[in-house]
Amino acid sequence: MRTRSQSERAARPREDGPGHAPGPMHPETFVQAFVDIHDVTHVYAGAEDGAPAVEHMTLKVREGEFAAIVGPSGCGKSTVMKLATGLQFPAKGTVIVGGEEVTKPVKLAGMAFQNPVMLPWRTTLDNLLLPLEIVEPHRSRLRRHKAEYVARAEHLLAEVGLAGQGSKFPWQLSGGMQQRASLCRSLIHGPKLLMLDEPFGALDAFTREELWCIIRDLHAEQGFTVILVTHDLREAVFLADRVFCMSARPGRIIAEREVDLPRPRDLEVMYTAAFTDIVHELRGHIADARQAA
Ligand SMILES: Nc1ncnc2c1ncn2[C@@H]1O[C@H](COP(=O)(O)OP(=O)(O)OP(=O)(O)O)[C@@H](O)[C@H]1O
Repeated sequence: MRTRSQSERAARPREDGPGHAPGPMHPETFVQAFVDIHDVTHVYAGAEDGAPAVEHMTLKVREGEFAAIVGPSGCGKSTVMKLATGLQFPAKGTVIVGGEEVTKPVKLAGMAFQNPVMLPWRTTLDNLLLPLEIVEPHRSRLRRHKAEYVARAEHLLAEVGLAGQGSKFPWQLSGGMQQRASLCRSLIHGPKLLMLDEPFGALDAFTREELWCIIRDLHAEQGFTVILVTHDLREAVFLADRVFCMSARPGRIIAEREVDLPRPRDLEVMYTAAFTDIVHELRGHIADARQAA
């Protein structure tokens, strides 16, 4: 069961204020954004041509929402992730997460990437505990409350189908298992925001679908906000409440699509006309963006 239904969210009072302008497509239902990227332009210090990676980028994601970002290659999708987690800061515009302007790495976020990057000399369980050695207040509590954290790690491993695998080293796990473990690691500190940058991209089709169901269930159960960057339109439509399409570089949002397919969604939904219609519509936006480049 979802912790907060869409209707409950829509019923919450609007809190429009500076940095909380209503979304462009659904102003009548938009409530306070949890991730609020407002008119952002970002230029990488190392950019040879000095051109921005994103320009006039505005993106608002509600608390508890599952948002997906799609767009042509190099349009700035990963840059949006870096801006929302405080790994990069905009030249212009504002980034607000959980009501606070982002001026340093965002502690309430967890991240998972295409490459799980597990430390080979640590067991899977010790890889899961790694963020706790860095992020306060866990860092100070870890030594005295280790058993509590280990129990949480083992619970997460069981939830993704890796019960009893914590003592194995990452190189003893398959790619799909490593990606499951990486998901657990991104959730170990109980983040309110989960940022997923193509985490399923390197997996075979069946393993990818298994992972979709795992993240679907974790989101439904724990109610965190998700931003997923993906090239896979079916993945975006299967998982997301809303899909945002970006233009070619410099990236900005050119379209957003509410995915009004009922939840919980079964993999079978991908064979329905309603699902295909949405994928088709999004494909049109990406094709237009590529042509305009
Ligand atoms: N550290 C950096 N220094 C300079 N330019 C960068 C840096 N990181 C990214 N860029 C450039 O910024 C633009 C956007 O990159 P970004 O990785 O955000 O795009 P993306 O949409 O995630 O790409 P892809 O779909 O290929 O993964 C690209 O043109 C890229 O070359």
